[in-house]
Amino acid sequence: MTSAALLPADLAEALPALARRRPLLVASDYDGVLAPLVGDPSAAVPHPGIAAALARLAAHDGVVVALVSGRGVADLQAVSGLQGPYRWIGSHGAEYDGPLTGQLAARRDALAERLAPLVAAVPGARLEVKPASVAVHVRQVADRAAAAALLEQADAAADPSLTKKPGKEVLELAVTDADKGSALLRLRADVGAAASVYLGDDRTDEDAFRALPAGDLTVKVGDGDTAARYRVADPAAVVVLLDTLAGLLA
Ligand SMILES: O=P(O)(O)OC[C@H]1O[C@H](O[C@H]2O[C@H](CO)[C@@H](O)[C@H](O)[C@H]2O)[C@H](O)[C@@H](O)[C@@H]1O
Repeated sequence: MTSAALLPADLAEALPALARRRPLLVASDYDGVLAPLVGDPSAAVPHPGIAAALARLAAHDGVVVALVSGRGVADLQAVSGLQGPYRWIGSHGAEYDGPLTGQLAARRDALAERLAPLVAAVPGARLEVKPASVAVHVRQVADRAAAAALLEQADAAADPSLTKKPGKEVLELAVTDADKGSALLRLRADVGAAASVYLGDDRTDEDAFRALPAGDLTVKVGDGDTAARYRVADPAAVVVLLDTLAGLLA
């Protein structure tokens, strides 16, 4: 069986035409797509084969590889260990041209101070302070009712100036209104892409799926409602997809 045969038939059929387009933008979310979801956000490493597949893609003329994450760029680079000639877009698009200026930090820190006692009261909950947001994680909260209640409390603590970004076992409150849809459109224009691919697994990725033009290849990883055109099961299938595309570029 060829690796392409491991992909859903509709997706395998769409790849050859996409592979002929240049410039081609290949963009992906990180957690849940390139790396399996795990309890500790600092332990989310790429699935085997991801680093090599991204490097293969980026080695082709006219192909731009981008990592588009809710994480801050520095965190994404450190946790993933990925290295290459990639575009790095972090904080759901707020970090586009480099690190954010310090002016957002005061609002973010005040928010973190408000949320800290709520999180500390729930065993297993985690507060993640990021460049443009604060995330309340409940993946490791054993008491599921307490997890749901904490997310509701965090939601209620958000004033209207904050942007709520619910995700998998997490609620983020952001001090910017950046979203992955706007970031992908900006990136697509910067690259002058004739076509693009975007892979994502979570609610914040739906902004990108909805924003990209119909001819682009949008791929939801995992279960759940989606605006993406195609679907694969998990990060292992993402390796097959990226490798298949790299093979078609050659
Ligand atoms: O946009 P992404 O690259 O998918 O980042 C989204 C969030 O990912 C991280 O949280 C998620 O992954 C963790 C590690 O697997 C998991 O423990 C957590 O439950 C998930 O929500 C990261 O910690 C967040 O900062 C990102 O926004």
